[in-house]
This record gives sequence, C-alpha cells and structure tokens, in this order.
Amino acid sequence: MSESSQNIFSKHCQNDECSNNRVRGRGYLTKMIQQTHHFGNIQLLPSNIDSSKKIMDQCIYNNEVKPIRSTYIPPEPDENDESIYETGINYGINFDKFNDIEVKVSGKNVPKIVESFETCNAILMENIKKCKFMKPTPIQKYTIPIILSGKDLMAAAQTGSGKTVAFVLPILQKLLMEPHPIVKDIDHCEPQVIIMAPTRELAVQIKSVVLKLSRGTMISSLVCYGGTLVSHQKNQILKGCHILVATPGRLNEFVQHGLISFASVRIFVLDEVDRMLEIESKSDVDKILDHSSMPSVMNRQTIMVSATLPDSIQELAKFYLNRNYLFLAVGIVSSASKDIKQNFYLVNKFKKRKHLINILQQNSEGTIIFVNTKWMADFLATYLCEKNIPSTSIHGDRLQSYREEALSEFSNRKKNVLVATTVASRGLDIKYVNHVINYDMPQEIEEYIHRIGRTGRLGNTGIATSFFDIEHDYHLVEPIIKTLSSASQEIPYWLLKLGQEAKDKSVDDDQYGGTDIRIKSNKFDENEEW
Ligand SMILES: Nc1ncnc2c1ncn2[C@@H]1O[C@H](COP(=O)(O)OP(=O)(O)OP(=O)(O)O)[C@@H](O)[C@H]1O
Repeated sequence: MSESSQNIFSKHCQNDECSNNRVRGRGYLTKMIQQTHHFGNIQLLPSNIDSSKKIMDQCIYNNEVKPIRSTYIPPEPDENDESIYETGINYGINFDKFNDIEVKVSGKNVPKIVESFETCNAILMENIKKCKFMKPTPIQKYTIPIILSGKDLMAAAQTGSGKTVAFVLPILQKLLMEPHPIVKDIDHCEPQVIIMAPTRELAVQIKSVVLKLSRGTMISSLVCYGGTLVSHQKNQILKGCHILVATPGRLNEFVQHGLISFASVRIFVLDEVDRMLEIESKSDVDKILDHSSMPSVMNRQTIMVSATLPDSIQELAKFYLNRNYLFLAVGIVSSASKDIKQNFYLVNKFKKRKHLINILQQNSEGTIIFVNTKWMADFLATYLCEKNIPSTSIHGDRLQSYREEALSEFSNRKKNVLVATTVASRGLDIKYVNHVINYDMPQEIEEYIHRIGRTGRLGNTGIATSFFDIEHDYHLVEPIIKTLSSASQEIPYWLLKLGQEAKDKSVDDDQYGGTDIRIKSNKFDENEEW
C-alpha cells in the first residue's frame, strides 16, 4: 500500500463522524497511522506505531511524503450580475473620515488628482455603479492619474482602503484607451498585464475585482495559482488574455514550460510587495522579472502596493522600478486603521485556550483566529467545534478545494470562526469580519497590521484582540506600542511598563517605513521637482 499523507487525511475525513469533518490535524493523522500502520509509502513496524508522531515528523523532514498533484478544478465564476457584484464590503460610518487622512507623494511631475470616477470609460462607469462605489478613496484619487500617466509607482495605504481598485481601474482604463490585440499562439500566452499576489486566495480575489470592473468590455482576464489541476489551467492560459493574475510558483512553472511569454507585457503589478520581496519569495519574483522575454524596466510600467513598506523593502523594490518612480503614502505607512479597536491581554500559552473560549462564548460570529502553525489551526478548529462553536480552518497544508470551501463557508456565515495561519493574513476582503484574534502573536509587526486589517475595513469598525505571551512576544513590545499610539489606541499599563524596560534596545524610528527612502538619503536628482 502506498498512500500520500493527503490521501490518508482525505480517507480519514470521509469516515470521520466529528461534526466538523473537514477539519483535519496531526492528531487525526497520528490516529490514522496507528490504524493503518502506514504513513505515506512507508510501512511501520508494530514497534514503531507508538512513536508514529516522531516518524511522521521524520518523514516530512526527509521529504519522503510527496505532495500529490492536485486534481482540483476551481468552479467557474457565476455569470449573473447579482453574485458577481455582491462580493466586497459596503463602506462604513467612518468612510468620509478617509478624506482627512494626510497623503504624501514624492517624485517628479506628480499628475493632478481626480475627485470622481467621471473620467472613466462609460462601461467602466456602469460597472463602478454596480459595485456601488460613489467616489474614489484617497489612494484611488492619486493612483488613477498616476497609473494613467504611465509612471512607475510604489504606494502604501492602510488595510481596507481600496488598493485593489486603485490599480485595477486605471489599468483597465489604459487597456481600453490604448487597445492592443491579444497575441494568440497555439502554444503560449502573452498577457499584457501581470498582477502578482502572494497567496492563492488573494489572487482569486483580485481576479474577481478585475472581472467586476471589466464586465462588458473586450478585456479578458485569467488567474493561475497552485493547488489546482495544471492541465485545466494550461488549457485556459492557451486561450490568451489581457490580464493575468498569478501566484509566483505556478506562474514560474508555466513560464519554464514556455506556456507564458512576457513579450507583450505593458504593466507589471506586485501586490503585497513587502511580502513578495521577502527572502522566501524574492527569488521567484526575480526569475520572472529577469526572464529573457520580460521587457526592461524602461519598457514596462511597474506598480507596487502594500499597507506596510519597511525601508529595507523599499531599498530592494527600487531596483525593479524606473528611477523616476513616484512614492505615494496615504496616512502613516505601516500603521493600523483607527477604526480597529486593538485590545491586548497578557496571556501565557497554558491559559490561551481558556481565555479564547471565554471570549467566543460571548460572541463568536465573524471571528478570524490567527495561529502560527498549521497543526494548531486544525487543532483549534476541531476543539471549537467540539465546544459547539462552528469553525473551520485554512492553512497551507489543506487541499486547495478545502481551503476555498473553508473561506466560502466562513464568508457565507455557515461557520462563525475561521482559524487561520499566515495564508489568510494579507489582502482578504471578507464581509462581516467583526473580530480578529491573535491567539499567537506573529513574529513581525507588519504581519500583525495585515492580520488585524481583516476587520475595520472601508470605514467600518472592528475589534482586534491579541494574546501577548511575554516569553515569545517580548521582541514586539516596542513596535506594538508604536502601532497602538499611531492609531490613537489605549496602551495597557503592563505594556507601557515592558516598553520602558525595552527602551535601551530601541530601534531606528523609521524602520517601519512611511517615508520615501530617497528623501532620507537625498537620493533624488538635485534638479528634481517636488
Ligand atoms: N471607491 C470605493 N467606494 C466604496 N468601496 C470601495 C471603493 N473602492 C474599493 N472599495 C471596496 O473596499 C473594500 C476593500 O478594498 P481592498 O480589498 O482593495 O482593500 P486594500 O486596501 O487592498 O486592503 P488590504 O491592505 O487588506 O489588501 C473592497 O470590498 C472594495 O470593493
């Protein structure tokens, strides 16, 4: 018998009588190994069964259990207007306060901002109305003319402030104003716009925004991402498209197989740029931007956006941009929205579960709980189900079909709670997220800002609760205090006290970004206009 871990998982799940039969974890897998005496293609000797957990870790470490090739074919998007336009968040009571946010732009020849969508193409205007967008958010007022002018852009604005529309809308407008026919070839596709996103779910979401806004136009778009049947996506790709939204792994795979050429690329977008340029993913981005078919930086327009832009990332990012790029900062960069009420509790790891149940028993609807391991995501979701709190989980080890199902069950309010790892921290725009709980604090403050930004979006209010374990999270004391004060939040006394202690190890004030690095280091041309 030779089975992959995913198969063992799936088989077990089908027999699972647990109310939450989609939630699987290491505990279940261990049980399964004990029952089948197999793990992957390894037969376990009876004497080994008791130490199956250890063996399982060893197998994963040795990479003996190969992930199975996915056979998942994502469902085609529903073609009727109602379902296409029902996604997206309605703006909340503080939407108009967006206009009070300070905006800084630096660079040469900054185009004049737009105050309305009126300059958009008539079909785009119709789609904007269907989306119920009354006026542009501050970032959109700036990005629409900047992107239309053809300039490269590095932009930062708070979570939930409409960054996706801020780059998608002017890109569509541009493609409609200066149409180029799709290059169709029987063996490869030549997209004109590439939008890269770090996670599969975010790529799918961006594609749905492109679809909403481009409906009725001649612009075609596709999404390609891992965890799905390669041959299915290959067939779609070969039909050709103007806009391709992709995650780095699958895009590189297709490029290596000659299925995608960048020869026709006019615009290249890196969403969540700081995540994309982290050590783990930078080489994937480099492979794409250094590909022989990719037009040079002078011959393409490059756009980068995120809510967080540390200086170190700006330093890296500028090498991918035309040297006269514009830098746009809406509000304090790398800061949390003031619409999120941020609570911190000093909780050690042994008390977290009890504390969590106390909170969820008061109200669990629309709660995302972030944890740091896939195992914990499954474990907590199962545990909460056992406590009659309908929950599901999303993390990188779940089959893509289950990941999408989990997200859909949570968005459709079939499950109150989504327990998630970092795969859900960035970009996801889900209605009715009332509460984000950091059961485990993340390693970095930027990750914290993205996680809590799943609530309190577009002028709506939200709550973020974080369990601070002094043993693991001490390094975050100062950044947390800074984040709380920049969002005008109350700082608990114990945190201030810890902050006092940590002051000696204080870091450079601006490491979280917010200023154009060229200003700090005087790296603009001397004759540059401001
Ligand atoms: N002009 C507008 N008027 C009303 N709603 C808008 C407007 N622009 C965008 N939205 C809505 O705002 C919500 C948040 O947008 P989006 O997901 O692009 O935010 P974001 O800034 O990219 O957030 P994150 O940093 O978390 O990725 C979406 O539901 C989108 O439909």
